[in-house]
Amino acid sequence: MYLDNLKKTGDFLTLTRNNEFHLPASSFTLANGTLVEVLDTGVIQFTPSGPTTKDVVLSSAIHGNETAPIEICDQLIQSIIKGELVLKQRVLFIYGNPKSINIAKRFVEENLNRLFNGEHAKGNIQNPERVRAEKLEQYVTAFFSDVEEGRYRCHYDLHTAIRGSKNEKFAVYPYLHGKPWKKQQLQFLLSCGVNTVLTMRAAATTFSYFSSFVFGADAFTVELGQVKPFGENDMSRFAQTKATLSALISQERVEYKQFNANDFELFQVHRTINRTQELFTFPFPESAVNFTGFNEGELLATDGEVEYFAEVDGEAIIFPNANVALGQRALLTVIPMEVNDKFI
Ligand SMILES: O=C(O)CCC(=O)N[C@@H](CCC(=O)O)C(=O)O
Ligand SMILES: [Zn+2]
Repeated sequence: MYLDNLKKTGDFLTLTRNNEFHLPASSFTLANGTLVEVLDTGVIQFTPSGPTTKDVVLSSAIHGNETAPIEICDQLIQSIIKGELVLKQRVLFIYGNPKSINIAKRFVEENLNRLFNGEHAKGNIQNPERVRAEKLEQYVTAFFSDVEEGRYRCHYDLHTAIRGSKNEKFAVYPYLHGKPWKKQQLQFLLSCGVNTVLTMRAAATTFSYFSSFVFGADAFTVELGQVKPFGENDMSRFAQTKATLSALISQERVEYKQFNANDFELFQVHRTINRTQELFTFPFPESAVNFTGFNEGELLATDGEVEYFAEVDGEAIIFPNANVALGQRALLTVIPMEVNDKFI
């Protein structure tokens, strides 16, 4: 049975990588009273013995080649199992796509982060990512629902970006359907070393949107830097993030710095450009980084016969990817945004 080794090493990542699609559920209790429940491969839940007020989901490897967040979560999980980090809050850790970690690719057959909010069930398509998206929705649903109503919920879905970025770390605030954005969440992100936030203007099929929309969780996609293979991440660049996540789960209450709008660079999505044709190109090189701004009238992308030009000065590119599946987002553009009365 795998538990003996897990109890000794805390190495849930290797266990996950050795079981790409399934791991029988099992559980044990740490000397400090925390209940450890392995729910599946890549899915491990921790419940402290004492009272808790927060239900925290920390996911990584929704894209398998985004290794820095995987290493952060690996370190946190090992510290918890070894009894070095004592929890005060319920936590669910998720390694999203174990097989894609092993093949060091963004996904195996289909982008997992386009399959949430029920998208996995649409069409007559079967593949490992669709199966996994459905299961991950079920684990998150159970995690948030198996406790009394009214508790605090959050979900940080940790990623790294394919391209370099002018603003190395940034977060995507899913569309809130008119609900206010939270300054306290910006303070949390700032404490993680993330001072740049993009606000989305439409529903999505991402994991963070699912938790935000369905469970009212404070949920974000958090981009922590650029994709690198295991062993090539400078973990000192993630020290603030790791320390802030540790505090979130190991303290009853965390105080963040007082809100100051000048600490942040906020952007709102200006538009989403989807790839609809085989021939889809960008006029800029692979080396063009996220947040590169364009002047009004400059070419941003060509989709078959259709050319997209910048509509306003400073329209900046995010996540340009000409290789996405047809119908999917190939580019987001953003423009600066001020803190206003929609922030509470
Ligand atoms: O760098 C890229 O092109 C993609 C990095 C990444 O995986 N980003 C997420 C953002 C999800 C969101 O919009 O909240 C994704 O594309 O899935
Ligand atoms: Zn990603």
